[in-house]
Amino acid sequence: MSSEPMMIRAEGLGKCYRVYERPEDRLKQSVVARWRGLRGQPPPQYYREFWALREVSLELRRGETLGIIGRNGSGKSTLLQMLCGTLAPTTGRVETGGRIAALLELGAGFNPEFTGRENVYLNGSVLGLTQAEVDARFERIAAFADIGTFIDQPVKTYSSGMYVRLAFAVAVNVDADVLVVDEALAVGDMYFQAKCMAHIQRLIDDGVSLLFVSHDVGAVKSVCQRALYLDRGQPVALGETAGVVEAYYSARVQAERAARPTPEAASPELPAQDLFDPADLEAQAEFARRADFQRIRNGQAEFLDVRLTDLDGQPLECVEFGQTVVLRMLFRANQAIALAGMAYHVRDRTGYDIIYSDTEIESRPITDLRAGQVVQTDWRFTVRLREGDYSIAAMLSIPENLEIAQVDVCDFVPIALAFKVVRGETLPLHAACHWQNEVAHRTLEGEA
Ligand SMILES: Nc1ncnc2c1ncn2[C@@H]1O[C@H](COP(=O)(O)OP(=O)(O)OP(=O)(O)O)[C@@H](O)[C@H]1O
Repeated sequence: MSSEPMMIRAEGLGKCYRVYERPEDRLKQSVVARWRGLRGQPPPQYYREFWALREVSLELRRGETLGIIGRNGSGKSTLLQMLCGTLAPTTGRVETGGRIAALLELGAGFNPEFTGRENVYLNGSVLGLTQAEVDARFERIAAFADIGTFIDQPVKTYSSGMYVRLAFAVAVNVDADVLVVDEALAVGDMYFQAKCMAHIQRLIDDGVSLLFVSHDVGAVKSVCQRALYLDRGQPVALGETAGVVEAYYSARVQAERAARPTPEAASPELPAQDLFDPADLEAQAEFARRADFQRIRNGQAEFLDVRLTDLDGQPLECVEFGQTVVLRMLFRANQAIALAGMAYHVRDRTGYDIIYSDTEIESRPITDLRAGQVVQTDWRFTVRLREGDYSIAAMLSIPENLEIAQVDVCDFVPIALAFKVVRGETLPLHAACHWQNEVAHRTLEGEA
């Protein structure tokens, strides 16, 4: 358990809304309830209860980062608002320590009639800064927002992009102990988003705690050590981000599958074909054990083995930076399949996707498979990743609508294998990965 000071502690948080079918029911509820109350009669109920969130408990200590993921309407914003104190919980309680700067959904936090400048001062005072403290920060905030003379216009005249620029500039410049970001960044342009993410990373490095809600699970993975997965208001998983994200993806794939007609059950006795080397059976059993973690199969086709080898076919666990390797995938179609897709993700130790490719991107479709057919697919590539630990997720699917990337997932193995990259004889790498560059210099002035 961390000894860092507690920034936010929530226990048994829940939020119940009263939902009225018709507007007049709301009026009836207040009038009739009061009237009956005066007569000592039990109040009527013209509404139904809807629990937007139930039983959420969590802790956030100094310097910790927690992402909140879940589908639309799962309760993420409701939770953040209760943690920030802008929404009263129905059950449970929240304790906070330190200054919390929140970047909630668009519209929250600013008075639309005030100018940007006035809102900066207003926000600063809400967060406990004195006028002199806001004065000292104002130029930095305006420069970060970069909205020019709009700073002296009422914010109701702002585009959503300008609005979020100013809101973000304030939130990250008020020396907060906790930064709460709810999806707001999705509004800004890509460059501003990148600037914000870099800034958030710097604040985290300086010990600021972060609560982060985003539909971009990749962004959550890259900035958050831990994550909470909410489903229909219930906490499903809370823990280290990579595991929580896998649980979220697994549930989504299962839900999508449940929404479609059940595929015909595969025959488990289908014989392996001649491509299948019987000597590999032991390796395949070992793969099946390794691949078991949160694996999802629908029986239409399945991986028998996934391994990383050198160019001589020798299995590898350690790859040198710059080494060319082969990712070998063996799978069996358990029924006839006209068109199958295969994909792999290379993920770093936090579960963040570094590299992805599939047979569609590479224009190498797998077609006309017979039931029982075993196929070996080799991906050959040169590894130019920073030294560290990586895993490979593998997916087999049947495309349904490629235009909207809709596929029926036959086999999804979140951790098909793990490998290490060690530094070769080349230079150390300063970023996650490297591609080959062609570099040209040309002297434009002062030529000899
Ligand atoms: N004032 C309200 N009255 C009734 N129901 C509400 C109210 N506010 C939110 N809800 C409902 O509570 C549930 C959770 O909403 P919330 O906005 O927290 O979800 P979310 O996970 O943030 O969704 P999204 O990803 O779409 O922003 C939703 O079903 C929403 O319709």
